[in-house]
Amino acid sequence: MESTMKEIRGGGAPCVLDMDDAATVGGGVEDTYGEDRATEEQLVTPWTVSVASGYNLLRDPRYNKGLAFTEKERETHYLRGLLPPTVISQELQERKIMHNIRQYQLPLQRYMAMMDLQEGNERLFYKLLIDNVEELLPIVYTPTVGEACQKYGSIFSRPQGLYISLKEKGKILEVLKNWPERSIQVIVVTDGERILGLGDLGCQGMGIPVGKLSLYTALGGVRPSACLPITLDVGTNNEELLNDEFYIGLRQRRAIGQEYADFLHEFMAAVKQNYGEKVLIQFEDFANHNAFDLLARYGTTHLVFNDDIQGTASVVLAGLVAALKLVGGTLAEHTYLFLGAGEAGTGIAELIALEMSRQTKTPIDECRKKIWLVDSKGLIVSARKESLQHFKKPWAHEHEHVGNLLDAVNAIKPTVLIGTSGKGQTFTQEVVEAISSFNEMPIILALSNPTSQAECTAEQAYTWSKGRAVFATGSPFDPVEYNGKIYVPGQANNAYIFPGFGLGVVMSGAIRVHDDMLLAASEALAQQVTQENFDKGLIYPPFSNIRKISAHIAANVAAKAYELGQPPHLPMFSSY
Ligand SMILES: O=C([O-])CC(=O)C(=O)O
Ligand SMILES: [Mg+2]
Repeated sequence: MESTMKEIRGGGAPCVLDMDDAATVGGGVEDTYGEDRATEEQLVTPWTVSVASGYNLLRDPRYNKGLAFTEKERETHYLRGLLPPTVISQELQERKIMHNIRQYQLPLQRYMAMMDLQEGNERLFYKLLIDNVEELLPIVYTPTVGEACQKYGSIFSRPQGLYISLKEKGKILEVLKNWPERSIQVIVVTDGERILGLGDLGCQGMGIPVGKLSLYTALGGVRPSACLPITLDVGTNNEELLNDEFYIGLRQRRAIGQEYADFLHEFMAAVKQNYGEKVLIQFEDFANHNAFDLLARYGTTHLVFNDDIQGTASVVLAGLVAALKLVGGTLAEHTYLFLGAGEAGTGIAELIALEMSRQTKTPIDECRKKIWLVDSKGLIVSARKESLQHFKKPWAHEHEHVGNLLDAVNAIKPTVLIGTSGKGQTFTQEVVEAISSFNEMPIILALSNPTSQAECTAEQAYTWSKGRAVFATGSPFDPVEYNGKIYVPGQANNAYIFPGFGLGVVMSGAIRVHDDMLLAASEALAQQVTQENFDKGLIYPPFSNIRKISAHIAANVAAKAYELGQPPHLPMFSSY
């Protein structure tokens, strides 16, 4: 059967390109991505005949290969004369682009060059990103993507992703149908209200879904055509943007309350109607006051995943489990103090408590008591319970009032200190010295993004702890030399988790995300930390290995999904 399909594709669909590796549709009848809809009755996928050729082909980022089009392809696809005569390999193209990118001094210029490439030659963009992941991740992703969002209006040239604004209310399904791809597997959606630790960037938050989905492909192997970045523009309360002549979004204050809920509801219903229930919807960078409610409301009806709550939790739990190999003790034997009680803080705290509860067979309420959170009003204690937002209430333990982080560190004596407040420079010298005074090896995680919002720098953490901290950050930091020794901080970023997690979810056909799947992802990541990594003080494996790591995570997540009886069907292995 497969050979028949190949012959038909080769002979009957004149404009399907002769791409190397697995670029052409490879699945045969009803392939995984649904792009090849040929059936045994109708042997040719109806729309393959409309793939561009000639001039339009060069302007189609999905199929354009630039100077790498072979002589044969130039002949077949009416490209003669449209390209200079030289034919170069993709390897040479890669070397040239990397050379050019390295000439740029500013990270934002590098970001713009990468976005141009993505919009001009998608295959080359991903090849470059895969082959140079450690160098390019900080460009297309955190931290540079944060600056790009702040300046999105000024640097905007070609639109990426789908913008759905309040103007489209009542017509969201029609807007989804304007997107050229039909077989979507993963949507990353933001409303731009809490972009990294940078706050409300309104419609300019689009950089985040675009960046996250680039990683779904480069790190996780989900094909680009199956990824859909979406920004919901419900207005912005950012005065600077509202007055910025280059701002690209609606010039009105944010919709709230029922208007917001109705708009989100229409969006969620339209997604399910258009793409079915196996499309993964990843919520990204929503404000706390909406993020928890959206996850609770749609967690039972849709395949939803909040990266800031659940992805961050999974990556941090993996880092902690790995850190225990360096520091000793079990999860339950440690005491945790968080600065920041929002999505990341409470999400991580809850997953640690869940894992602790599984390990010790103790009720989760008991396990929560090992975990303390500080917010802008001080330590979260039971006397504050009435006035707390609902997601903070489980963390209100018996304790007298403590007004600030330093006092909380001295009162609680944590072994693990985790920063998730989105505010930079809050792990002061006094704080780091205090936790280092009663721990031989304090675990310190400065998770807020981007770099400017990190609770402390790597250099500060190692210097103030006299080289004793087991340290990781959300944004990348260079290795630090302290007292003649090199310390390499790990990057506790959800990029380790979501591409593999999402891949596992969609390939298993799961229709709901379950906490056990997050634990499975976390466990798979922790297993990937090698002795060599530990010897360098690292609690995460290097990103250079990320595709293998993501595949491992995906397999563990899919296995868990099957174990939970989640996917409606077990995988089918076709006989051809
Ligand atoms: O995007 C990142 O680097 C991590 C993340 O989700 C956030 O900080 O909101
Ligand atoms: Mg995020």
